[in-house]
Amino acid sequence: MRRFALTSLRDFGMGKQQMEEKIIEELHYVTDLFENFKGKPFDITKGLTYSMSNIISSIIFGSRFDYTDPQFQEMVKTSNRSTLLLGSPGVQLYNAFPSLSWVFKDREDLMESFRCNLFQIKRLISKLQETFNAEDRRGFVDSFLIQQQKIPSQRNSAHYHNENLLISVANLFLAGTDTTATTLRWGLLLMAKYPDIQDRVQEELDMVTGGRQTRVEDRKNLPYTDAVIHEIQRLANIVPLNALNVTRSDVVFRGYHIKKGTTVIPLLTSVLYDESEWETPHTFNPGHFLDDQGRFRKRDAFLPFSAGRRACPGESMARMELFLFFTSLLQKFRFTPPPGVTESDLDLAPVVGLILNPSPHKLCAVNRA
Ligand code: HEM
Repeated sequence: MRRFALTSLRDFGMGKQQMEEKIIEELHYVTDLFENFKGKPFDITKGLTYSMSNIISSIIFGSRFDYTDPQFQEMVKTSNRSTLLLGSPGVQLYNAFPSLSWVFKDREDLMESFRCNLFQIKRLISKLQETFNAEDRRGFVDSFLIQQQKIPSQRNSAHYHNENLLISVANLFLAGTDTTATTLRWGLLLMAKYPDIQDRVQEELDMVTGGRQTRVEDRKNLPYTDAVIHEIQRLANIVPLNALNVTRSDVVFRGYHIKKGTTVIPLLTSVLYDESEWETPHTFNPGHFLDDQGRFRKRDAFLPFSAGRRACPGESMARMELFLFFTSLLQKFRFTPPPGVTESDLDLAPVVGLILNPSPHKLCAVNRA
């Protein structure tokens, strides 16, 4: 899928506070969903994926979907499928040997899945175009249409043409769903595996917030929780291969001459697990992000969102989602392995793909009230 040029939250046409409200609104739905399992074991994937899809949907389209809406379920399913196929061996091999495209069925399936994604999204954009009112901006799509309307020639410009609208929405939906949902799955799995760490997070949360809804501004008063969230992202390393980038000019890097047009794969694993940067690179250790006074400390090698001009444009939104979801879910629930499964039975081996997922598992979300 083609890439496009978004650079910050502002490009989504939404302020930080508005975004925080959207995230908190969605939290209530997922909390109810978890509550319905009444502490019995269940797979948390669907709830987290639907909620993350809904946050990005309400930012793009201006409204959320009901979790039982078949059109929404289909869209999330197709988007998951595209992500899976993007990491499949066939597609990886195709990227290396494009002339052999006919050999790799995964690539054909991926193209079909993209077509399906684009069809579903085109239908939603058309509906928004029919009811478009420049005075009442509902989301990213409307912001884009307003730009097109302001300067009609923009419709054919490098950025504001209809195809870019379609591809941008598809990219945002794809990139904004599985990434955060998978990170949260890792986070809750790690909390169930390391109950002592979960205890410390819950103690800090109870002490600082007294059980009220957490807000982004609480982060500075929750250094241990903040360190745990960073360590979850570091160890989960969900995008190990990063995205492919291409040099736009000849580059000399550490004595190597890289020609213009060379495909570069800046492996994020190489920094997130760098033995010269991290005290225990392969172990879950929130201490990586704490100084000896227990204060949060930034680390230069923490680059799960990549770096440079093409770094993830959703970073600040993703960080907000992770913080608000992780803290709110841990305020409300204690996450444990299912009865009969011990903490050490919980497997941290990832399922290999473009995004590294935890192996299928179930957890119990026991209400702490
Ligand atoms: C934990 C969550 C996330 C992680 C770890 C993550 C990580 C990344 C990485 C590593 C890249 C490639 C950067 C590069 O090429 O150097 C990327 C690209 C991208 N991300 Fe994220 N991301 C996350 C969440 C999000 C969210 C929530 C959104 C949407 C709001 C988003 C939108 C995008 C887009 C659109 C791109 C492609 C940018 C381009 O074409 O240059 N991401 N992300």
